[in-house]
Amino acid sequence: MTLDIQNVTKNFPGPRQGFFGRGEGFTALDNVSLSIRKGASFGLVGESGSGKTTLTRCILRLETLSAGNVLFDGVDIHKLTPLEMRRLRSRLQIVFQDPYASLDPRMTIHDIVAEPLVIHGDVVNLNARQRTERVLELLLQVGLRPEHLFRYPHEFSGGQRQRIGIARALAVGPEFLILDEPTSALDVSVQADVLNLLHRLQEELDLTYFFISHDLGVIRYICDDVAVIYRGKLVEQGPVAEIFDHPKSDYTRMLLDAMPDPDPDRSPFRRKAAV
Ligand SMILES: Nc1ncnc2c1ncn2[C@@H]1O[C@H](COP(=O)(O)OP(=O)(O)OP(=O)(O)O)[C@@H](O)[C@H]1O
Repeated sequence: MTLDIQNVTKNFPGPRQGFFGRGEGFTALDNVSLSIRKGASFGLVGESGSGKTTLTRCILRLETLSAGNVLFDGVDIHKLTPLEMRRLRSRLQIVFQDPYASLDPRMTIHDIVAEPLVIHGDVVNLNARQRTERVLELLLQVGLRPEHLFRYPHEFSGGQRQRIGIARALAVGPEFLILDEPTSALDVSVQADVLNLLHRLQEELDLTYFFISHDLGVIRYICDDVAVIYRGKLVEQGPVAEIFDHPKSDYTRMLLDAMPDPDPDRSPFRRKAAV
């Protein structure tokens, strides 16, 4: 599944000002274009408020566009009928940032992971027993165990909850995953485990990733290509190695300078200690 975002602009109207209409609006996305090829892992990086969530919402058709097009396999999603959109949504799933907020605390893990199979019942068409088998298969795939099946989210750690969120996103066999800061809410020690899992799943299941993060280290680890967004505009995009080694924009350079260096020999603390 390929995704082409073509010249997408999103304006939000300003607050209503008195009798005569609205105040100045706000451009959250300004002429954004990018292409994600099948099987790629494409990163979108930018600071808070740069427009990352708005772009995701435009891709999922949760926002109307002020201008531009969003094409999946060449088909403009904003022109699909509601039924066609629902069918497309089974091929396109999202993993959210906060595994604490995104799982219903009153539902068992079985019901949480099985829910998309019920919602997309016309596409997957499994009976109750087959659904449970599928949920078990998914739990094992993301590194959880059969005995977790009838437990509740509060019984799991942050990393395990994110694995549940990933199992849920994979339930209907999507081709394309939007990963919206999937490791930002996790302890550093479990971030790497979840990233390794995502990497393995991508290879095993031939998935395409749109990976949103403010963390350049995470993008460098998992993505092939990256686009940098600043105040609603893409300031540059290209292969990760090229952008990291030869950034063209001052903004990207600034993000890279602010990135902690994982090499302990180059750590400023180490250098200070050596003096
Ligand atoms: N419904 C809305 N009405 C008005 N302005 C909005 C609306 N939604 C978003 N914005 C504005 O658009 C800009 C981009 O917001 P967005 O949430 O897309 O940023 P973000 O990069 O996802 O930030 P974060 O990393 O904090 O989630 C922000 O200035 C935000 O205030």
